[in-house]
Amino acid sequence: MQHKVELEELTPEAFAPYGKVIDLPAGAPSKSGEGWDCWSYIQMLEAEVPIGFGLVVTREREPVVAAMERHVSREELLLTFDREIIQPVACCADIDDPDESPDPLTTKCFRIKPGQAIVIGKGVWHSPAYSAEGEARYMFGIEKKQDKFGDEMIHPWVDFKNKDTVRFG
Ligand SMILES: NC(=O)N[C@@H](O)C(=O)O
Repeated sequence: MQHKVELEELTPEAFAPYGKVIDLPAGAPSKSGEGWDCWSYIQMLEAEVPIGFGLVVTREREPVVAAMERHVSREELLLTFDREIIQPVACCADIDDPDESPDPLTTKCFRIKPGQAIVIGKGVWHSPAYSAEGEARYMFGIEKKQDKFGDEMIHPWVDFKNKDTVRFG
């Protein structure tokens, strides 16, 4: 079965079941200088070992998600460099269940604009991000350590329950 979901604007409230949002705060900066304002700390990433960074080039393709991965022991920072991307995510039902599959009924697809970032929560299912248009380059950062259920494997993808798919847009 194919499920259809609308694209979601990235807000802390809408993204809360999946993680944290990094965006320019509405409040006053914590420090400023000639021509610059700084807000810190606006968000936190849990880490016990060094963070590894990855880059993904993602191209326009059919907006259909069939499988996702998750990292049950690590949060993941993710931000786009140049273009808007779309990040599909699904809730983690049981972080201790090695046989869990992503649930299409909890899947949402968020628009992430240049200047925004997300911290994907531990265990939260996610696919590679899609580009909103053309080709986009995005970066992720995650602790460089083995995960509890071996998501360092070359093929960490787990199909949705019943081999369902999710179409967004
Ligand atoms: N987010 C993404 O595209 N990839 C990472 O989650 C990864 O672990 O490769």
